Amino acid sequence: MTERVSGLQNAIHIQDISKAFKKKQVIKPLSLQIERESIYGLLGPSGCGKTTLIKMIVGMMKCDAGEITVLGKRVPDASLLAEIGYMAQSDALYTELTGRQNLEFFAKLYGMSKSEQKMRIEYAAEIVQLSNDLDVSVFAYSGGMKRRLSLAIALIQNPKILILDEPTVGIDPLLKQSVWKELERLKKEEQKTILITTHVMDEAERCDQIGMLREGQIIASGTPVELKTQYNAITFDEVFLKIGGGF
Ligand SMILES: Nc1ncnc2c1ncn2[C@@H]1O[C@H](COP(=O)(O)OP(=O)(O)OP(=O)(O)O)[C@@H](O)[C@H]1O
Repeated sequence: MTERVSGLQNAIHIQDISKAFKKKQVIKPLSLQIERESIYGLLGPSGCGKTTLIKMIVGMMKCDAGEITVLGKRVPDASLLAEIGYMAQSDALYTELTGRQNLEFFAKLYGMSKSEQKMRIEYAAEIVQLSNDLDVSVFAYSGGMKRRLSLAIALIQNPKILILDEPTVGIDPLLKQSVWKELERLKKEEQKTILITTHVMDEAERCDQIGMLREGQIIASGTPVELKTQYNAITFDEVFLKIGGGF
């Protein structure tokens, strides 16, 4: 009963999920709760299972055991597609189309009216500073511009939950700051819940909660301050080193 209630209160509720590829156990039985209106940072070394975990939350991959509830609905649920803005690690873009046409394609998928499309495209392009490049074909975009367009696509339908897999890789420090300001604004003013994976320590410090994943298990979790206190560390880099390095 308690689990069901907390499953409704949390934006994301993960109960004892596991996943293996052939004989390799990539996610060990893992439980995790992500509160509504918070930024949750998932950290861990390459290959520890971050993307696998995210794909199961988004409903793109089935877990072998356990259950995932998003906004009170058990995954997979088609109605969640519009509620989750997902930015994958590798860009899934139509390179022969312009940035604007890519955004229009996704806006149409979500059934937006013409005026709504225009408004959301303007907003999303401005956030990632692509407004002046929207009519250029994506094949002429740099790697960083493609990442920014992918982030704009994740924002396009005004989802309640943003799930962003290393969104700031290849983005310059100034734009990174403004992306983070917008994520914090979205949380505070628009009550969004954000799950983000990162390798960058100053980004980890900006999250409300952190989960450190290693070999498919959460080995430490808490607020950045709690983790620093627990590991008697002054900086977040130190927390990682004390947990055993390798991040
Ligand atoms: N479809 C798949 N088939 C087989 N093995 C897979 C598959 N997807 C992921 N893996 C394996 O599962 C493990 C975890 O991969 P995952 O992509 O989740 O890691 P990650 O933490 O996101 O890594 P990175 O930070 O490098 O992106 C890796 O050993 C990977 O090779």
